[in-house]
Amino acid sequence: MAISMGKGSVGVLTGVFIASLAVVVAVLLLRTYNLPELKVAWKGKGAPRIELEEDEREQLYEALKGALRIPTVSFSPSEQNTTALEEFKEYIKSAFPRVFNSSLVEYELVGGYSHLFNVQGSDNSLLPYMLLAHLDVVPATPEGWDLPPFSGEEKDGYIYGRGSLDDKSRVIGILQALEFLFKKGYKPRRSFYIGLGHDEEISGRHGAKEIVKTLETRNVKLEYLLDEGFGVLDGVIYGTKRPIALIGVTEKGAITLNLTVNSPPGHSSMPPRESSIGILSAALSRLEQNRLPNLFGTGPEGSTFEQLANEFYWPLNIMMANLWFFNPIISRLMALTPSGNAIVRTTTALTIVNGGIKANVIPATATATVNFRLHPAQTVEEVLNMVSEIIMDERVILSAIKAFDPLPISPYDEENFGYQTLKRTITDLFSVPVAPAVCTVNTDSRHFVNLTESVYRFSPVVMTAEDLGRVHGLNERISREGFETGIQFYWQLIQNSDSDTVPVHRHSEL
Ligand SMILES: CCCCCCCC/C=C\CCCCCCCC(=O)N[C@@H](CC(N)=O)C(=O)O
Ligand SMILES: [Zn+2]
Ligand SMILES: [Zn+2]
Repeated sequence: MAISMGKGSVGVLTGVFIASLAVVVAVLLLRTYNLPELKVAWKGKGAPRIELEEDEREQLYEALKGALRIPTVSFSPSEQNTTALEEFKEYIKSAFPRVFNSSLVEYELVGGYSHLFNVQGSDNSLLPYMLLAHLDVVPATPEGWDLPPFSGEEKDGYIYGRGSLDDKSRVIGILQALEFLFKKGYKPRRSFYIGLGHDEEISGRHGAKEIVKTLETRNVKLEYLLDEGFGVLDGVIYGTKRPIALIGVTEKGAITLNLTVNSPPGHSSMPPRESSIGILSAALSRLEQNRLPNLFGTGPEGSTFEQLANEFYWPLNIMMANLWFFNPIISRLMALTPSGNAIVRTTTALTIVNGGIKANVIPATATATVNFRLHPAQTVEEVLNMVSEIIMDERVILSAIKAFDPLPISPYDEENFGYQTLKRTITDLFSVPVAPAVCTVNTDSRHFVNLTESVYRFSPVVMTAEDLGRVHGLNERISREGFETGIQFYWQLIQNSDSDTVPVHRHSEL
């Protein structure tokens, strides 16, 4: 049946179309101009800045350098440098005498090499909080480094060494801030714990997990917990006007999946039509080619970009403020880079492959390991089902050797003491916008979810994209200034946490 329309109907339809377009544009603009103001001023004074003497300044750099010289390497889940872990124990005792000798501090060793400090506050009605860091590092050989990775040497204002970013600078930074606070006569009002794990790089099973068990037997509940995270990102998020602090309010889940294919072994002169290596390779290729779905906006990552909308250049600012409309474009754009892709979906990384022993032998077995990092909107069960459907080959035996769901989303509303205290301390020190974010890597903090719903991940340092590449990479280093600012952060955070009220901010020009 043909549909005919008179001139009048076309005019009406055009009018309706133009009016709808005008409404959409008006809504987009209105939402853009109503964006939350990120320049915040806080009611009441925050903790004053630390004033350091020149010798104290030198002392803090030396404390870090000494720690970097101890190779506390976690090589594999079953191999750690225990001699170095022993040495580290003695090292921190001698570097921070006030912390270890204070009558306000109860210290204990957990799991052999992890450290737990309970700093007694004067007001027992306030729930304690906890600062977490780890002293183990990933391996490093001197090849490709400008300065040897375990020398703690300095060049052009940067202290080099494995652990200078991840995570010895925070271990030393937290202890140094407390050492200085005790030196100035500080007595906390709110009690707090410091936990220093010794096996974070290999899952935290004997370190962080044992610390949790110890605290659970004492029925400890925490007001909030702070662990490592991405920090203040400078030029890392495409299209932003200035550095931005991201507080990790959740972290992705993970699955480590082993794939095994068995087939009859034999002489390579008479190969079967399909070998174990061929079947496995095809399965791996299907996994890499068929990425898991783009879920941008179904987890807290939507809040990150909506809260930061004002910080993007035009036209990204309008797009970020109106994800309800622009989600399809933004999600596709984000998936173009590895770091953006890690935010929008469960990622699939082929990490280990093994098969074959000799050039003229058809192997009986081929194996591979695939590491998935789960988007907050997915579960282990869902991902494993999707993976089976993608592989679609019963000859490939799947076995998950490690699997956990994405971590719960910690509160980041205006009433939350931990989030707002962190936000206040960050804005006072770095004067940058702060937003909640998904942490795409895993940390020891994931073991603490039964002790508090308020688990945050943030490292107090400005990081460029190049700096991020140094974490677990070559020439890991921290600037003198960056390290001192980090200590300043813990100095202020510890004092700000003494408050019994949630920091209140008003939206205004600073
Ligand atoms: C005085 C303080 C100075 C502060 C300097 C801190 C600089 C830190 C900057 C960035 C750190 C980036 C955080 C990286 C976390 C990496 C966590 C990680 O690799 N986790 C592993 C192991 C695991 N726990 O599962 C992973 O595979 O995800
Ligand atoms: Zn780390
Ligand atoms: Zn690490």
